[in-house]
Amino acid sequence: MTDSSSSTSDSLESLRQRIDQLDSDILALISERARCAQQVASVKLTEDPSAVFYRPEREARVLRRVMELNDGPLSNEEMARLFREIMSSCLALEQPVRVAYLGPEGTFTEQAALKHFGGSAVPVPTNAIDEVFREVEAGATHYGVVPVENSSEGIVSHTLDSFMASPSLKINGEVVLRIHHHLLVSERTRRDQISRIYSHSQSLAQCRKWLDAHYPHAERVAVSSNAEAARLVKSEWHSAAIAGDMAAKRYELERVAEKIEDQPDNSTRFLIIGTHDVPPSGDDKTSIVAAMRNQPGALHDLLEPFHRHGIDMTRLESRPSHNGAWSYVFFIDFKGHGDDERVKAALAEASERTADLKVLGSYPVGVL
Ligand SMILES: O=C(O)C(=O)C[C@]1(C(=O)O)C=C[C@@H](O)C=C1
Repeated sequence: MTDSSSSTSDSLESLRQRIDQLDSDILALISERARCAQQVASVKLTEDPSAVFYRPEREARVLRRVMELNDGPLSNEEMARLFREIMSSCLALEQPVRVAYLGPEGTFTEQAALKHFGGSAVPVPTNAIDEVFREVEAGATHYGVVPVENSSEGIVSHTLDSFMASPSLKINGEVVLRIHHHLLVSERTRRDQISRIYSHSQSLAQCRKWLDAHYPHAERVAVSSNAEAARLVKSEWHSAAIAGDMAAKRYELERVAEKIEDQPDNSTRFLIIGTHDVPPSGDDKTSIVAAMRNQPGALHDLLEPFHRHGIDMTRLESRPSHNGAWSYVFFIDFKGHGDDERVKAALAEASERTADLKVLGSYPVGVL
């Protein structure tokens, strides 16, 4: 052994000892933090026997603070992801949180639920968006996660319609997921004879150009979810599926082509729904739904107070109202919390100008 290799291995050994020591310190600190969270739980219960354990505004503040304090070398996102998991474990000690999502297992919605709540939450798959709403309303799960808009395909109308049918539910948060689609096959698939491609209709639309270029003659079959598409491919030798990483892993499929979405920055926004209001976190959004009579200038009248109070609108969607022809409901998102004076004033004025105005919730702007 030469001198240089012996000094390299010595320093590797000593660096590993240092890592062992640091791991012991981190372990002790995480345990101390977890005991602190247990004490938080007893304080919450003393104050209110039906206390809410999950506090989205506090979690957003913790993650934003970690990102502000971080000096690297790990990126802010990486550091926040680690703390996301620590908090998820701490919350599970207080109460294991059950989260309904648009299933089956392996959907992007499951990925969004895990991104938002961390790996210690208990995900509960459902068959449809309105079932997510029903599970939360019935108290079968604490929270729910539903897709609301995609950057290339627009709104998910089922979600907006479900809000109108579930007046007691509140938006508690949002999470944005970068969506990468892959063309997936099973070990039985004859790759040169793919004649059918399954996916959710939105995913087929998001990969339209790629499909036109690479599989112009394959039949495109829309199914209820990407995960369902992945499941079907397992038993057919001439089919492929378009789905994401979770589905590929869940159904042990191979990627024939990766990241085939037409828009490279393709992302989907999901909403967290719950039964409580969320206090301000310092950087919040509010979503409202307003029912309008179909008369000239009605939309202008509704929006004018927001403009006058300097409120920054981030989204406006209209849907036909289900009660009465020629009436519309508008879904509006804006920056700010319902407790802010400016927001209160704008909402009071706007509600005088509409047939009905409901605040769907104020919640922290997505951190991760
Ligand atoms: O601060 C609280 O209320 C806690 O319960 C602690 C804690 C955390 O681990 O930091 C855990 C869960 C909550 O959702 C928010 C934060």
